[in-house]
Amino acid sequence: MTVNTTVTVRVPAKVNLQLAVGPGREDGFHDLVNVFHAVSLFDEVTVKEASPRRSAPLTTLTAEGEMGSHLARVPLDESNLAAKAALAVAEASGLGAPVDIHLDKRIPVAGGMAGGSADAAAALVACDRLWGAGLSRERLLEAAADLGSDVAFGLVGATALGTGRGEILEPMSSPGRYRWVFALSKRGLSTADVFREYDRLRPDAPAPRLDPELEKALATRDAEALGRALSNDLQPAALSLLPELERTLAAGSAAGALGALVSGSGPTCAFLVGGGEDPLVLAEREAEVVAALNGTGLCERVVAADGDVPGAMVV
Ligand SMILES: C[C@@](CO)(OP(=O)(O)O)[C@H](O)COP(=O)(O)OP(=O)(O)OC[C@H]1O[C@@H](n2ccc(N)nc2=O)[C@H](O)[C@@H]1O
Ligand SMILES: Nc1ncnc2c1ncn2[C@@H]1O[C@H](COP(=O)(O)OP(=O)(O)O)[C@@H](O)[C@H]1O
Repeated sequence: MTVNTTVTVRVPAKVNLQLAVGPGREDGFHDLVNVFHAVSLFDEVTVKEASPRRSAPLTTLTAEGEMGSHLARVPLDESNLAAKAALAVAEASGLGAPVDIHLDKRIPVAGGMAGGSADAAAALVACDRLWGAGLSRERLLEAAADLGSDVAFGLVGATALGTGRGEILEPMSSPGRYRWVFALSKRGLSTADVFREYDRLRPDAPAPRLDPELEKALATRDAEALGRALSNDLQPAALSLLPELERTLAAGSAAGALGALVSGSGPTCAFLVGGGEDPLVLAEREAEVVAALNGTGLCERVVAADGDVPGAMVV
């Protein structure tokens, strides 16, 4: 039998097609109706057996990526979500030996695309495989939910409805394939700060509900209807903390995007370019949106991606 000494897992970013946010709960979280959609912007997490001479700590971390200053915001100690995930697998399985974890990051950090959560999902899968733990899908999903509201989605990918604080998932019918452009901000936003600002702006928030127009647009692969149905209750809070995002959204919309919104708690802005059209029409629209966003001078980077794609996968 071959024993793996290194496992690499590829895991996608997410955009929220609808993010409806209820009032604050006693535990500090908010009930959500969170329509997750996985897109082809990937982090890769490699977990490697440490030298046999090392008996502790359980994890050491390194990170690389194209995002310059963004990488400085990734903690390389036990507070990293990937390190916490490794510990969770060790505790759940009673197995686990020291590992070196390497993060190859393409997902923007603190960008509202669940990069840290994605790394945690990837590390759960990688450590389970490396240590031969054989944890069930249910046990991995449970460990994911303990690590953060968005982590379970990193395991399942595709398009899914998240309720509770976002961790209770059910798949949604979404047979279409969509093209997206993402404007990565030079700044980051803290998820907790954005929820706090939401509470200030919306003290009377109603219970969240799934938008039937969004469900219908997805089920019928109607990209124009999907563009109209995109919505994010956290957007006013993100714009309040970072008003320049308004100009980014306006630039992409004016250039022909079918829909534009802040992704999750932001500050990444997402633009639906289309789906199912003539590839030339799509490419032309994408080029116009990308050029307009680059022209604002507000973006760290502008990237295109497809959705949906599967969740964490061993490569
Ligand atoms: C807003 C969303 C939308 O998908 O994504 P991001 O923008 O962070 O990517 C998520 O709900 C973020 O999930 P995640 O980033 O895992 O957050 P967590 O670690 O669980 O929580 C961080 C903090 O966000 C707030 N929080 C998070 C989730 C939730 N349902 N209600 C909340 O109020 C709480 O203040 C919590 O302390
Ligand atoms: N593996 C990780 N990658 C990125 N950030 C991480 C990671 N682990 C912990 N963090 C912390 O989580 C914060 C939120 O990061 P991230 O998940 O990228 O953003 P968001 O919650 O907006 O989607 C970062 O500022 C960082 O301090």
